[in-house]
Amino acid sequence: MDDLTQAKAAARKAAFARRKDAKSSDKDAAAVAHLLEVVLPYKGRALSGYLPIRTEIDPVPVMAAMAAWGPVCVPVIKAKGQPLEFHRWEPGCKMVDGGFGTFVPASAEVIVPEVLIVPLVAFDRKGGRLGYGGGFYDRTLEGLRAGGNVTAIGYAFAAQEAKGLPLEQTDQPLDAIITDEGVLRMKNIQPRSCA
Ligand SMILES: Nc1nc2c(c(=O)[nH]1)N(C=O)[C@@H](CNc1ccc(C(=O)N[C@@H](CCC(=O)O)C(=O)O)cc1)CN2
Ligand SMILES: Nc1ncnc2c1ncn2[C@@H]1O[C@H](COP(=O)(O)OP(=O)(O)OP(=O)(O)O)[C@@H](O)[C@H]1O
Repeated sequence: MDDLTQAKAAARKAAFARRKDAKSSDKDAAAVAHLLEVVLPYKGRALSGYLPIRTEIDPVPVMAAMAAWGPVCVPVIKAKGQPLEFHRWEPGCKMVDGGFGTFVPASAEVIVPEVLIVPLVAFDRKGGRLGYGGGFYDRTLEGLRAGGNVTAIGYAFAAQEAKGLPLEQTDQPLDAIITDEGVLRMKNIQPRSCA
């Protein structure tokens, strides 16, 4: 293992432990209010969320609210080393095993998200992000960004912040990070239009 990979593994392990300690319904609820405030201006746009696994912070209440206005989707793993695909999700829709401990919608309607609520293990104040180490979101954001304007919103407990993450060329930065403590904006992510 090279030094960077080793440093990433150590940062991931430490943040995992902090995330586990932070996980609580009070913090989930506090963060939902901040997340809703940031995504509401994008109502009607294609939005991706995720169904929480392990001790991830839960964005489902926000996804359910946004589904009243526009398409909401969740990530689906196609294969190792490939970008994620996103399939339409609706509150209460039938889910099936998607591998890697995930559940995915039984009906596979592909959506290309413009705004993404991105799960993570660790973040830093500059928008750096570490996930589970598959490079899935990195490849996905790279592809989506090459195709146009997308907004990537990291969602995490404040305790998942790291002082400065070991990052590499392929790591895609976040445009904002929402936590139970508030909103960190890396760029102006106001909508082009709300019409
Ligand atoms: N809620 C949620 N859904 C998601 C993601 C996510 O981060 N959160 N993903 C974001 O990409 C994808 C799932 N990615 C995952 C990648 C690795 C592992 C995982 O458990 N890895 C093992 C090693 C597995 C192996 O290599 O065989 C591990 O970390 O111990 C889980 C999910 C799609 N859906
Ligand atoms: N766009 C890309 N093209 C090729 N390789 C990539 C790309 N993005 C990431 N990788 C590779 O994938 C591997 C895992 O990346 P990394 O450790 O950054 O994952 P992660 O950000 O923690 O995971 P994820 O994005 O799935 O949440 C690394 O070896 C990285 O170099």
